[in-house]
Amino acid sequence: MLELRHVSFSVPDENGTKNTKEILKDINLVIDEQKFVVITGPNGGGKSTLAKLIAGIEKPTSGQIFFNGQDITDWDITKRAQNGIGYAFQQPVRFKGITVMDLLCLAAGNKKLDKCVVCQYLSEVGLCAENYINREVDASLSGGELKRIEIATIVARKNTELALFDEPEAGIDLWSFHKLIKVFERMHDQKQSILIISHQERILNIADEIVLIADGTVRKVGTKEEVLPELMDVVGNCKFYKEEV
Ligand SMILES: Nc1ncnc2c1ncn2[C@@H]1O[C@H](COP(=O)(O)OP(=O)(O)OP(=O)(O)O)[C@@H](O)[C@H]1O
Repeated sequence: MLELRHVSFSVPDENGTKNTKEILKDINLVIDEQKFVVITGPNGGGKSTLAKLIAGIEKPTSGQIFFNGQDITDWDITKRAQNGIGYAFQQPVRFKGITVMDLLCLAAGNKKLDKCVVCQYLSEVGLCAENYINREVDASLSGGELKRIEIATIVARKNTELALFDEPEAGIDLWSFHKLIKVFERMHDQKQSILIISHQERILNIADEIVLIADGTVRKVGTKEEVLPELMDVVGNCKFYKEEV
């Protein structure tokens, strides 16, 4: 189980003053074991920042994060990954000189994986293994290809108890998106907790629980039926959206 207690996150103000900008404000959230939770909300509301705090990329300015009862607030991303928290970036990182095969072997705990196992991981995310297995994870890959390879690394990581995905649908074609939904459903069936940041209705449809984040706060936690009207309200009242209409 993951628990955030009074978590806030601020950054120095861009204007070079001594003021700070509060991005997340007093977040209290519990993600139960084996739950499929989707975080949604308007752009700039703080979703990715929250995912980075959970993954250990950023550290809260105040508050605590607990995972299976242990205070992990001071753990870095590596220690959290070793202890079962897997994270897929909104914009995945490229690794020049490392092939897709190498990356999946690393993800599986630096084990030598059988070629057909790697092929299976790749086909699960909609990639033809033959074309990708020996490719370098470098700038020659498109954004969507890279995203799918990164999701395959989470599938390959066998000790993942909580898998975090930041907008997995971004840049992915419809057919691959359909496959991705299947990957998430299978992970859920295998009793992993899944936390996905998404705006996609098909992902919202399969969530056990939806968390609405807006303006750095948790606005609502509940089922799709409970949360969607509130989301429409938040978006409708957002001055940026209004200006565009
Ligand atoms: N390091 C930082 N320095 C300054 N501002 C930041 C920093 N990180 C995030 N922000 C700001 O905090 C707010 C929340 O950003 P975040 O990326 O968490 O939003 P989001 O809900 O994931 O948005 P989107 O749906 O567009 O991906 C934004 O206004 C962003 O510009």
